Amino acid sequence: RRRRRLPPGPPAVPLFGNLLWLKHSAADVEPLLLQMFKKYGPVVTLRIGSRLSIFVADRHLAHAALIAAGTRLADRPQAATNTLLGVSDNIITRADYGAMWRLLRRNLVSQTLQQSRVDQFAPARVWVRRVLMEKLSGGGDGANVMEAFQYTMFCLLVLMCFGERLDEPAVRAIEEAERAWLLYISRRMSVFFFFPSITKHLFRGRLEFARSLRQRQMELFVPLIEARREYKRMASQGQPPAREATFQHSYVDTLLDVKIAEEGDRSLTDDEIVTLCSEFLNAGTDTTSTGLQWIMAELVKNPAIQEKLYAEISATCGDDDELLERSLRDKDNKLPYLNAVIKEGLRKHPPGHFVLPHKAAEDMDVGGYLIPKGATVNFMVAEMGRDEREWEKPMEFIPERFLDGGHGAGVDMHGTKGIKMMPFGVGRRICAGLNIAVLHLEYFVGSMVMEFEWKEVEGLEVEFGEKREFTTVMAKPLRPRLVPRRS
Ligand code: HEM
Repeated sequence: RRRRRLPPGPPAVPLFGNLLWLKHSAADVEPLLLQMFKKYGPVVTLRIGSRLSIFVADRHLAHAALIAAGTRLADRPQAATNTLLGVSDNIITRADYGAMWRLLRRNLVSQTLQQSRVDQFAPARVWVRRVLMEKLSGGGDGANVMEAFQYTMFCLLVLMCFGERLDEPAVRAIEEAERAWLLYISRRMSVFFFFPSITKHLFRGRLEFARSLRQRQMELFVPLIEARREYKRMASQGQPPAREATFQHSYVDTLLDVKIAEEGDRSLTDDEIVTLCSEFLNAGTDTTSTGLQWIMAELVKNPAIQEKLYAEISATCGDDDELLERSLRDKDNKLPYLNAVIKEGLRKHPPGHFVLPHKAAEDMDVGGYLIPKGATVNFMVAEMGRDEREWEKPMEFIPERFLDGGHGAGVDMHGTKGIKMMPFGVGRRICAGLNIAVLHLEYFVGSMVMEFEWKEVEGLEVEFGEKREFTTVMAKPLRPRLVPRRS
């Protein structure tokens, strides 16, 4: 029998992996990979320390791996840092494909993100819209609008998470704690990928600092979780506190009800709830605000598209922004051009150029190559949406391609029958927030176009260069001039 080969890649040294890491950081990985696909073909292997990372650029192979072979690639690699810090891995993004993942994912999707809950959160969106418009109005010509997008998307998720409309200092405190934690974990903790039993002694200071950041998260989140416990207790006695800032429903409420059957029907600990809240806040903030930034930049650069969009919105909703919110929740697609603008934005500028890493649960075959059990596998999301063999003029912004008769009409972002674009991933681990993310993008893009005409400022022209942060953002942030449309 012929021995199956690993996908090709640059030469590696045992224990250290590819020496290219001496010259490059993991943040530069995308341009390096693009060169390698040209040289080696659509599946390549990189070694980072002793870890084997395989990258797939081809849409058909991605479909075979993520949909056809589904469950074999539905695990996640373990993060050494969580074990070292004693932080639970019981979150949706990290859990392996098994009972715990199913329980937590089902809880999020069917208790917080399903249609009747999305309807209940309508007042939250309307409130956040007002905050966003105030921030944009106060910004002046050439202000960096990304800051307003990030803050307001975070506000919305805090409200959905804790069921409480917090004031700006309180939201900012949570935002800072989350960002500090994420930045530290992603930038300073990768040393622990290499021989953790040794590095945990050598870099003890880093572990201590990370623990202090975690402690800060606990101090901020636990009182909010406690307040929801009390709210639920009073509601069960028929006396929910009638405060305007307190919402009837929150993600935390559902987490307080979770019971883990495999572990004697125990409830989640506060530690686990804090980690799940942190996941909820982070999963939807930078992704959505990055999507908003790219789409608004395209509308600034393409005034004719912006006007066509404005015409559709005003014909359907007049200048009634609550009607806009309701129209988007309507099952009939009442604003097809707005929907096409959002899809085109996600195709050309997916906020994440990769999915989260997947792990092979057993040896498997991708494109005739061996993916060994335990290897990490990732996919080139941006490359797929920009593939010239699939998309005409892929680097142009043409929402019409998604309208009836266009070559992208009826594209299924779930990729079930075939992948044309996958900004949310596809298969078992597809983004759990896909529907609400699209609703948020449509609502806030629609509202911003309804409220202002977005124009370029001389000297601050839109440029489409990219920079990798948690998501792939504009290297030169969008700084437009906003002309109010209403008197
Ligand atoms: C434009 C906005 C968003 C984009 C582009 C996006 C994209 C993604 C991507 C690419 C993945 C990884 C898929 C994979 O590993 O194969 C993912 C996972 C996930 N996303 Fe999103 N996301 C967005 C918004 C949200 C929101 C608003 C939420 C929830 C409030 C959310 C919750 C999640 C969760 C829980 C996962 C993990 C799924 C799992 O491992 O089973 N996302 N998302």
